[in-house]
Amino acid sequence: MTDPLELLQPFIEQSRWFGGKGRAFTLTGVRRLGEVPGHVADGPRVAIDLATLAYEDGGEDEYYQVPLAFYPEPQARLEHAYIGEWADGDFGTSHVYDAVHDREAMACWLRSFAAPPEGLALSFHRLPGHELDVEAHSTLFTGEQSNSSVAFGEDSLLKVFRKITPGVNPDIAIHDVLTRAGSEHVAALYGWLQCPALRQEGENGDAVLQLAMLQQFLRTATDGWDLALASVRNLFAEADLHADEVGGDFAGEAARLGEALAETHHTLADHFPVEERASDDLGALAAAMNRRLDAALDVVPDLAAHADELRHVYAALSGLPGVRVQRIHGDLHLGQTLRTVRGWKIVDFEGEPAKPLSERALPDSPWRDVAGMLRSFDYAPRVVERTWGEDQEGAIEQRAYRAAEWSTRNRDAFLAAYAGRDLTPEERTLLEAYVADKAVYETVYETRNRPTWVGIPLAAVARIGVS
Ligand SMILES: Nc1ncnc2c1ncn2[C@@H]1O[C@H](COP(=O)(O)OP(=O)(O)O)[C@@H](O)[C@H]1O
Ligand SMILES: O=P(O)(O)O[C@H]1O[C@H](CO)[C@@H](O[C@H]2O[C@H](CO)[C@@H](O)[C@H](O)[C@H]2O)[C@H](O)[C@H]1O
Repeated sequence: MTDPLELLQPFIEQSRWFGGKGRAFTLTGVRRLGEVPGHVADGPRVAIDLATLAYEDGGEDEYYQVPLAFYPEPQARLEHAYIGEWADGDFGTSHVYDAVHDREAMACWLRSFAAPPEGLALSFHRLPGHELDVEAHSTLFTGEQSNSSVAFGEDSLLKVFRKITPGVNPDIAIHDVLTRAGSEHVAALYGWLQCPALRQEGENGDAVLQLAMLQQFLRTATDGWDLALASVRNLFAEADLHADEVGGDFAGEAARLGEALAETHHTLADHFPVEERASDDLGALAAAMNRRLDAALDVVPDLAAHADELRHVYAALSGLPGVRVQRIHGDLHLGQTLRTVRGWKIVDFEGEPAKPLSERALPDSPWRDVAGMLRSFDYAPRVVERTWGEDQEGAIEQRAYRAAEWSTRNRDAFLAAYAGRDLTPEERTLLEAYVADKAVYETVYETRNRPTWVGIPLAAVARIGVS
């Protein structure tokens, strides 16, 4: 029998959703947030614990959610999700499993959403308009995710947030507003789970922990990133044809994606505050971009060769008359888009994972999202290019040429459809700065997460100011 702290430390460390990889930490506490009701005979007791992580590098403590399934006997079918055996104050000595892998445990969650119990610490909230299929079996999504997503048949999808920050979760807040507004470009929100945040005496701050979001399962969805890669491969396979001549041309989809983003921005502007920022604020924006570059230079020394050019692009912001800011997506790229038979949907409104929650909800320029998409249209062909395999020198040059052609064609189609007109010189200056800022962010992201890909954003940084 082991202490939960000792059991959960390696479990968290090894989980793919753990965002602090590479940083040494100690688990300093595990707090029971509540029991998920709906226990049935022979089924597990299901509870949600919150683990507190203290980092040795002195960074702020972080909280991670661990939904657990407690069984009196070992469960062979759940061996892959076994955490350990512990003496639990509420459930007695139990064999404990990661609940998101367990159909029996997730059925308790679903039943709780279908008929939200009252008076418990865990409160299940629902939006009207959709009756849940409580018979649907759960399946855990695999893949590189920072949260855990569980599909209930083809009816609903539960996103269990892993890293928990006290306060309103932007993904829930934005889905709530866009769903109630009837937006066609998000999966409808069905509900969410929250509980009160325990506050120390004298401590201020938001008094809620938002733990999970239940939404429409997009049955017919294909990932926008996968579609883009397929289109590039199509082009590369047809060495003699141009991007507009091959069957898998993506420009029509890129344009529809531009329209979907424009409509989403309009709906967000209608329902969240919009502010006009004066010229002075653009100086502050340039300063923030310069600070991000300073920090990036410590992580990616190769950026130094391009620092002057980048600072020049940011300095141009100070000459602009002002900027309109509003609620935006904040971390938009092709991997956050899904093509369904009913058009494009945008997912994951959590914002940039590296930013504190309080910053992510601040109004920002919609051009930041546009810049994110433009960067993604650059990434897709470069990723295919680097994985296409060994070949003759001439063919490699040909592919580099085609990669640039694909990228330009789709960026232009997306931008034209987004704006519906030519951009003003001021808008171009703003967009160029956001694109540069995003590419700098990506050099850090790739260095930390996929070092062999860092050449993609570095090459983009090197092109800045050249064209
Ligand atoms: N409503 C949905 N229906 C079907 N699949 C979805 C839905 N929302 C997201 N997905 C899929 O789940 C993946 C992860 O979702 P996302 O919200 O980006 O999670 P994370 O924050 O963990 O990265 C997406 O790339 C997408 O393929
Ligand atoms: O999806 P997340 O919110 O976790 O975003 C992070 O990871 C993304 C990679 O999955 C990263 O996106 C970068 O790589 C994409 C290709 O994999 C590319 O399409 C994007 O343009 C590029 O920025 C994102 O930056 C990061 O925040």
